[in-house]
Amino acid sequence: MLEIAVRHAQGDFVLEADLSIGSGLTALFGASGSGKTTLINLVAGLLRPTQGRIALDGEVWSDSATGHFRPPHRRRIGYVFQEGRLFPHLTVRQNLLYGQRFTPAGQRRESLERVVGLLGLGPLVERRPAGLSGGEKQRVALGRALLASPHLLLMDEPLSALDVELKAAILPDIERIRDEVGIPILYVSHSLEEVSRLATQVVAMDHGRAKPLGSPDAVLETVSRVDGMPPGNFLHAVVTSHSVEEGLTLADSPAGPLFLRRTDVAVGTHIRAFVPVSEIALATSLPDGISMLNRLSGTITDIRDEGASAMVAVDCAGERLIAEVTRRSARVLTLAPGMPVHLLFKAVSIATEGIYRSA
Ligand SMILES: Nc1ncnc2c1ncn2[C@@H]1O[C@H](COP(=O)(O)OP(=O)(O)OP(=O)(O)O)[C@@H](O)[C@H]1O
Repeated sequence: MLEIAVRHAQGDFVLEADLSIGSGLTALFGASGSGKTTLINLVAGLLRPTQGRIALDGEVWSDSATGHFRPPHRRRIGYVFQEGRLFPHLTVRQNLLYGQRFTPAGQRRESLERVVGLLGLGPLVERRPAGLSGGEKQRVALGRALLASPHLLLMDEPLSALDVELKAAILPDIERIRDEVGIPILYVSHSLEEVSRLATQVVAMDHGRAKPLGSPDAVLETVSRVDGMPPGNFLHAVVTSHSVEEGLTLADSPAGPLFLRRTDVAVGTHIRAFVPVSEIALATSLPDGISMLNRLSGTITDIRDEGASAMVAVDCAGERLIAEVTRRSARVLTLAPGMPVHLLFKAVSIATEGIYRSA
């Protein structure tokens, strides 16, 4: 368990965190300048907190009250950064083994064979970094970090430099590390897909304050409470078929059938489809002659005014969706809790990059 209870001032910026982070992957989410790197640097020992204490499994790493401070190289942390930062003159095998160098033989939990197997690095071990793809480099960087047998893994936007395909290829490796290595992972990301796929818990950084938000489901299935995320709904669904000639993918959600832009996600895959609140129209009866393919029905549970808009929460067979309408529409339609309504949105309202595979 990583325990962080700090208040750290740098210039005008103040970071405050009171977190307990167990094994699994904790995603650190937040706008630029919100303090993610500062928090990572405090944990890594690259910064000393002006006030407070950081400890891992009861071992104190820094404590402003006693002045105790354990230097970074004695914290047994594995790092993976945006770019692999591999040694260009060493082979993949030598790069991997470098990770082990600073871990005393008796404390090595990982072996080269296990890490090579875990990350599928077998065919690469004799090659040099210059000949590797971005995704392969990141996989080697991950392997090197793991071979240090770290007690904690810090990953700072490790996939943000990769294109969609390379990202998709490496996500399962990170899932395997999360599930099989059993150490806390602190993972900085701006990507909803990564957070939705990988995180066991989410911490939002908001102007220097670390706010634990719980599981990604709790965060993602309601209107976003995280800076930098557009407000929207995540609908669970299973892909049922594709229509190539119509350019559509069909999926079943508990709320009803969904029509999505055509994707290459296989039939049977569990997905979350992101529907922005502003894309949903409400109707008190089903209209004819309208092009919106998605028509879900439910009962209004709650209406909240937000500026000129009304945020209308609707229960659709247990799925909670939020639609943003003008306050004028809410008044004209006499929307009120308990009222049955239809939710309408276009297939094209769900961007292809808004369809996430869920675990
Ligand atoms: N040495 C410093 N002295 C004063 N202020 C600093 C120092 N280092 C960082 N800051 C400020 O602290 C704040 C948090 O920075 P930090 O790099 O932790 O943000 P971040 O969330 O990692 O941002 P990004 O996503 O852009 O990397 C920023 O306002 C930054 O300008």
